[in-house]
Amino acid sequence: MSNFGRSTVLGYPRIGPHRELKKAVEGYWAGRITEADLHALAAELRADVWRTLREAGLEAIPSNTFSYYDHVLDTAVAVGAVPERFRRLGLSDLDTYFAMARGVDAEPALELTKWFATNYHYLVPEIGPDTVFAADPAKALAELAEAPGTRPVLIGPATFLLLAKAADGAPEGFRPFDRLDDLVEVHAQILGALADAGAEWVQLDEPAYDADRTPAEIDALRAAYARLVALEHRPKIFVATYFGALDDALPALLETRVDALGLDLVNGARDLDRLAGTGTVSGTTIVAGLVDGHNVWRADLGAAAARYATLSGLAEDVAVSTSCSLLHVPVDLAAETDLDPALVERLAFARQKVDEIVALSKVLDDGVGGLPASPGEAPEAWRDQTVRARLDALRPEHSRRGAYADRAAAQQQRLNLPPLATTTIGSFPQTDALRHARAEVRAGRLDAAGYEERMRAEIADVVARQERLGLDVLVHGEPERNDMVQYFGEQLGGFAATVGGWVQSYGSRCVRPPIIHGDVTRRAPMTVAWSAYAQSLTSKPVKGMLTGPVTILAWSFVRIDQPLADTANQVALALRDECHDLEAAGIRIIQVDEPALRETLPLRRADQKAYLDWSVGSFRLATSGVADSTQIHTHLCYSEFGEVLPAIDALDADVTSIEASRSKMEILDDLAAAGYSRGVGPGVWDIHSPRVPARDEVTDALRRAVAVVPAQRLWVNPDCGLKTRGYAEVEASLAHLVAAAAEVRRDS
Ligand SMILES: Nc1nc2c(c(=O)[nH]1)N[C@@H](CNc1ccc(C(=O)N[C@@H](CCC(=O)N[C@@H](CCC(=O)N[C@@H](CCC(=O)O)C(=O)O)C(=O)O)C(=O)O)cc1)CN2
Ligand code: MET
Ligand SMILES: [Zn+2]
Repeated sequence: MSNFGRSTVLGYPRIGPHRELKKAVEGYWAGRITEADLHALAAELRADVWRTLREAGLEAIPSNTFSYYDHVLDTAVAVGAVPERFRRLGLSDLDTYFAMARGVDAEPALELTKWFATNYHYLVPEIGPDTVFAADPAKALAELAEAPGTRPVLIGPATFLLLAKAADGAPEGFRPFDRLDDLVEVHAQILGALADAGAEWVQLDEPAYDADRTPAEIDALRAAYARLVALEHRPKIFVATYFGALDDALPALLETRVDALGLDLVNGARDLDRLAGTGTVSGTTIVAGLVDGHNVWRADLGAAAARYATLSGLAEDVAVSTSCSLLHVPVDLAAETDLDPALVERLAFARQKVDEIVALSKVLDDGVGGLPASPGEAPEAWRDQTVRARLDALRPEHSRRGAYADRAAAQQQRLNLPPLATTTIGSFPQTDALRHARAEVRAGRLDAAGYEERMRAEIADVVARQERLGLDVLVHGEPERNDMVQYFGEQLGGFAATVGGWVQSYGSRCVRPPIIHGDVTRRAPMTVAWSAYAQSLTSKPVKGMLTGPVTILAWSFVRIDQPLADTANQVALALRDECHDLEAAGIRIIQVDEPALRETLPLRRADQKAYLDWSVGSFRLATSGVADSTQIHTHLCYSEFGEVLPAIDALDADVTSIEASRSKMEILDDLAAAGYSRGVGPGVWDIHSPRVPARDEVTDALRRAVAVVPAQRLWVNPDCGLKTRGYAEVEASLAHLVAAAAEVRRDS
């Protein structure tokens, strides 16, 4: 028997029960608190997590899962992968760290990107042939000293490099992964330092192997761990994998005889069949990820126990864990005092999932007798026969619009827009005053009428600014939205909103994903009054603004008692009705945002077609009920779209606005190659940075764009919404954008 312990979690939320970390970190950035204050608060939050896990009875407890910003960045620091451009700023360690995360005037931040198919974002390490790796395990050692007996967690060398990008100036064809042998030596040194400090175990995360990998990448993984296992002076090594099945990487990792191997048996249960074919595993503890770390539903402990029993017949030594870090779920259900008790009964947040793990870990000894029964199907009260009947009655024509040429003609006649029409993506700055107004409503100090008046004043101001700037297609600015998904979740039937269910999205930014527990219904129009009011103030077209079904699902916790496709289509029907009402209220253009279309693309190619079929289908169902003369826009951002270009075309939107400024308009060639030949608005202003683009920069970008897309189909817009920007930047940047469009329009 190994001494791994029978129960563990791969990680735990670090933001604190009331987002204490967000407030402290933002306070430090604003100069309101000192570095010492920040460290003290962080130490308290960590101590609280370790105490919670210990008192819950968890036998193996991780450390170094805390982070001031991002755990991938923490591993980058631990292996010395701090790019020279940040070192030479000469800042303190903490400020160098935050400079990499957020950028400083002189130096843009590391790139932020999606953490696998989740709504968490990590900072992309920049690795070149000359990157000097050097062990810097101070953070892991400090946490180990605070919590002796815990298991420090780092990103493993192979996944770290697969997540990295080639540093600027690296030779053509260089891949960070080429540096694996060098990085493994640094991980070896870190392991040595942890062993010196008394660590018995270390956890190295290799989730990249739950996605498609080449045989060469699998061979390299095998060699890397064979090398680490062969070290004389090291803690025991636990390789954690998550978000799917290991498939061919499973036997490779077992061959290395790592001391423990974590499998995601929620999303990758087929690895059990693989194991069955390899003969009884001995010498490696199999850590079974049996409790889903990426949703909020109570586990079916009976089914999990059965799987655990199967596993115990295949391996000599087993333990129970979460399928992935609990980073992706809210902290504690106990904080939710307003939820329907019938729903609460079916939920488990991070704290509750720890109890599930502990209970499961005992079934091999004690049997399943004491386990609570499975939550079962959603109760009758959460079903809606009307929406079910509508779904059953769907026909292909519900997801098909008229021919694009006819639509384009009808829209041009009605809208009479110039070539290179200018617009924005929807949100205008989400100011403290707006958020404060919502907090006042929650506190009962502002009534609904007062709030509405406040939002209308904001809309009027936003419309007036756009008129002054000379934009062609206006927006209402989305002042009333706390978040583009939560806002809809709060209004739709079948959704529940939490009061404290915050989850880290990146750095100090958090989201409160709604919970879709029942059939989805639209109780009343959701956006029509705001859009109609904005349209009443101007003769220019105002875009209606909706979040699409795929993104609503991606950024919610979704019921698991029916196929995702059915839930997506229920959301789509609600949005279809909203489109209808917007049209009836005189809205001529409706934008349906799908920034998460690429995010939830399955990691394995074999699973992607089914996903794209239902996701594209739900978007089309939402948007196909309108007249030919109503123009449908969609908006995509936050991703590399290479793998989903045919799906973007299949959305059949009249106009697609897409993040492009950082990739220098290359997306236009890619879209054209995929057959896309409708309207397109490549972003010409990177709104992720406070930098105001010069007018000439925008002109250059537009000239590149008109070389690929005819002016009549080309739109001029920023990369994304402006909610995180300030008004000074917004006014200046939009003025440049409008002037640049006018200039290129004159010459083309
Ligand atoms: N769901 C979602 N996922 C997404 C994105 C997104 O926009 N939404 N964008 C991408 C990047 N991710 C992001 C995630 C969060 C934020 C963000 O800004 N979050 C805000 C919270 C937004 C929010 O819910 N705001 C609420 C209230 C928030 C709040 O903290 N209120 C204060 C009170 C404020 C006051 O009294 O003045 C409090 O409760 O303490 C509102 O506007 O009403 C934050 O962390 O600060 C941005 C981008 C990808 N994933
Ligand atoms: C993350 S995509 C955002 C789209 C939304 N309409 C906005 O402008 O904020
Ligand atoms: Zn966007």
